[in-house]
Amino acid sequence: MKEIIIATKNKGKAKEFIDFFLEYDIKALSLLDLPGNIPDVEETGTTFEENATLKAEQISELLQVPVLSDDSGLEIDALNGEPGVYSARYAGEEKNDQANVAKALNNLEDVPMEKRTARFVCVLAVAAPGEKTTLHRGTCEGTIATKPRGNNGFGYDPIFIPQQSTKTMAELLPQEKSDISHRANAIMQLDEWIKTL
Ligand SMILES: O=c1[nH]c(=O)c2ncn([C@@H]3O[C@H](COP(=O)(O)OP(=O)(O)OP(=O)(O)O)[C@@H](O)[C@H]3O)c2[nH]1
Ligand SMILES: [Mg+2]
Repeated sequence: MKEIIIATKNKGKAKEFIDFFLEYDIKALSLLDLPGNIPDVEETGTTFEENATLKAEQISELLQVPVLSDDSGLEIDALNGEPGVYSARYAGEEKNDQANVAKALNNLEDVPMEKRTARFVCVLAVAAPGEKTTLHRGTCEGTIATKPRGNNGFGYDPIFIPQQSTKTMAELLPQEKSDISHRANAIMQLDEWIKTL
C-alpha cells in the first residue's frame, strides 16, 4: 500500500486523515507513527497558511519525502475571530480540549444564539523536497452551542453546530462529519495531487 506522511501530532486529525486516505488505498502515517522523536515545529505564524507551510516544509526537509500538513481552528465572530490560529492553545500551552471549550463558552456567556456564528477553518499544505509548497483552504460554517453535546470527534466538536445540522459535530458519526467538515472541503482540493502519489 502506498503511504503518505501527515505532519501532525494531533490524534483526532490523524484519525480523520487515515479514514480519508483509505478511500484512495493510501496509508496515512502521522508523526506519532514514526520511529524516533520528531521535534515539534514551532507555530510562529499569524495565519493558518503560514503555520501549515512551516509544518509541511520543516518535516519534508527533515524526512526528505513529500509531506501534508494541516493547520486548523475555530473562528468565533462574536469574539472577533478568536481563538483562530491559537485554537489548540486557547486555554494554555498544554493543549487541553475541555479547557478550550470551557473558555470559549465562558467568553460567549451573554451572547444570544443568533450572534453565536462561527466557522471551522482548515488549511492544508503540501510540501516536497525541491518543489513549491501548495496551500488548500476549507471551511465549515456553523454556530456555537450553549453546552457541550456528544462524544465523537475532538477539539471544539462538542460545541460546534454545523449550518446543515441540529446536532453538534461531536454528535455526528465520523462519516457524517467527513461529509461536511472544513478538513473534508480542503482534502477534496487534493484530488489531482493524490492521484500522482
Ligand atoms: O472540534 C474541532 N474539530 C476539528 O475538526 C478541528 N480541527 C481543528 N480543531 C481545533 O484547532 C486546533 C488545531 O490546531 P493546530 O492546527 O495547530 O493543531 P495541533 O497543534 O492540535 O496539532 P498539529 O497538527 O499542529 O501537530 C485543534 O487542536 C482543535 O482545537 C478542531 N476542533
Ligand atoms: Mg499545532
